[in-house]
Amino acid sequence: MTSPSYTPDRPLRLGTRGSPLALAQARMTAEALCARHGWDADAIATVVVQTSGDRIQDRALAEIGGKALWTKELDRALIEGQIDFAVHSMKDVETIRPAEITIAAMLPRADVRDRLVGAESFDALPDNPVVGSSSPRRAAQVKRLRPDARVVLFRGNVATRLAKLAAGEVHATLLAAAGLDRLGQPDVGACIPLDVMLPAPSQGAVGIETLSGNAEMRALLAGINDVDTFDCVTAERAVLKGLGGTCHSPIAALGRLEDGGIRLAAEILSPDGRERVEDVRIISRGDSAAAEALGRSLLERASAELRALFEA
Ligand SMILES: NCc1[nH]cc(CCC(=O)O)c1CC(=O)O
Repeated sequence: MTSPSYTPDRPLRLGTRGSPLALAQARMTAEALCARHGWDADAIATVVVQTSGDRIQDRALAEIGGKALWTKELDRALIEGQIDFAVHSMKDVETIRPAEITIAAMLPRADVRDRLVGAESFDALPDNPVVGSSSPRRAAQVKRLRPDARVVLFRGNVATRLAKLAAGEVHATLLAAAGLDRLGQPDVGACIPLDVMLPAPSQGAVGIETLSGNAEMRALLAGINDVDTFDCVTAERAVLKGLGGTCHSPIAALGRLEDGGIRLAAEILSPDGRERVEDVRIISRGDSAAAEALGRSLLERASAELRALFEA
């Protein structure tokens, strides 16, 4: 390791939610920064910030204000100078961010797939299965695969959801493989192939934000940025933007590197899963306009009812 270019004279304050998954991702981020810059572990201090999303557990996120509930308290802590950077699951970060805040880096992406927990496959579920999920995307995808399924609201952190499943509240639930892996539970559930279920935009990616005006912090974070993850996730987020930015409707998107560009797949569904509009295109890295256009093209081909969901 060469000598560090910059050694903080006080610990850098890393802001994070307090859930076990958030803390695991915060630890991964701190370790990556210390390894990259040759710092001791005490160069970074973890500041836990409780978010509205953590506090409100009995209602679907879409109903009470969406993804901002995971970020707004951390945004405020950044803007008020209580933390130097914030670590998020990119899946929980809104498409449009305040101008003062920049996504400065992403860690290498984990497994992007969802896992079905409680059954080996959708076919193996009993008749009229009850599936727990509060994600509009997963609910619509489940109903498309199993029109006899009933999807019930299921919130709480990963451990809470697994406990509800074990208690028999539902036949099955869906969880991101990335979250389970990072929590040390790689054997829970069966991975769903990507051609059966396309994941949420940004699934499996950890992002790090700082103030747009903090050039020093941006440079330190750039040192741990995984460019491949950053480009693919940025394309997926641009699809969301093309679909109207802050919507709470069933949307899936996945970008993967292919032939020097990004193979970008996306779909929108009606809540009952009966209608699905999908598209796949190869776009150039960094071509957000092409990714946004893919999102818009889905809407153009959707029925009036489905389009109305996105215009609301
Ligand atoms: N608030 C839900 C959320 N946000 C990020 C993850 C998992 C990690 C990821 O997808 O990156 C989860 C749980 C889940 O979907 O199972």
